[in-house]
Amino acid sequence: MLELKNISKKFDGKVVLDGINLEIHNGEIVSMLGTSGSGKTTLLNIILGLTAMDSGSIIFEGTDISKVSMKDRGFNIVFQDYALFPNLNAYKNIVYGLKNKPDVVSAGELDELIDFLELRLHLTKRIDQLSGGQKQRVALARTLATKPKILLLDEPLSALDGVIKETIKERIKAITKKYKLTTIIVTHDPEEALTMSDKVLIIDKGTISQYGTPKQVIHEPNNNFVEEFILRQLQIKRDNIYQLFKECHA
Ligand SMILES: Nc1ncnc2c1ncn2[C@@H]1O[C@H](COP(=O)(O)OP(=O)(O)OP(=O)(O)O)[C@@H](O)[C@H]1O
Repeated sequence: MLELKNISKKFDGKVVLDGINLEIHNGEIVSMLGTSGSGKTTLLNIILGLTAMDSGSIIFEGTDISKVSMKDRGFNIVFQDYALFPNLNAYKNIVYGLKNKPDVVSAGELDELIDFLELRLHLTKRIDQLSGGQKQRVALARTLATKPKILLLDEPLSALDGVIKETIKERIKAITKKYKLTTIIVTHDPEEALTMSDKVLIIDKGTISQYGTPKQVIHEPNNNFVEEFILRQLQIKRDNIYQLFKECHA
């Protein structure tokens, strides 16, 4: 289990996170959802060990890892822009993180990962020869190959469009469930958060507005913010689609 205890962070004197308390159980997919600037990425980077918190602690499997370096925490992230190396082909990108620890994954496991993400036909391609969805899968394979204890995803679907988005969404869900991998996703899209996750953490101005299952968020919104920001957006989306269908069939 990952426990965040009373985490606070200021940037230039401005409070960005204010006393965050949270428990994430092993194998859960948790989405962090909030408006732009609410502190989602800062919290993700604090968990990763990339950003230092001002106060609070992080406990993983009962051990305080607050002062453990990013490398030794053993978590890993897929960045929003994928951060692939343009001078290496897809395969070399995937195995890049294994340079210093080649024994972490067996050849068989790596093969399975490549097939599961349907990358076999693209392994020798340069990064600029890949589509957005293929780049995303290469980035995911590169991170998963290091067998992270926790998988962190920063806006994993924001650069993808419609159909590809749905495919990648299902793939992420399937792979994290297959490997029973605790996964934390940052997103600003309520639909994405509610359809991908076991639990949704709604952050508003650096504090937790609600933490619950998608069902709880939809049926028992904690406050006006959840109702207005999250549910209203979904309603507008649904109404627009209904309206479009009505017009098409008129
Ligand atoms: N390194 C930094 N130095 C100064 N201020 C920062 C730094 N990183 C983040 N901030 C500020 O902290 C606040 C929260 O930023 P953060 O990136 O965590 O928000 P977010 O919820 O992820 O937003 P978005 O959805 O737009 O990415 C913002 O006001 C941002 O300007």
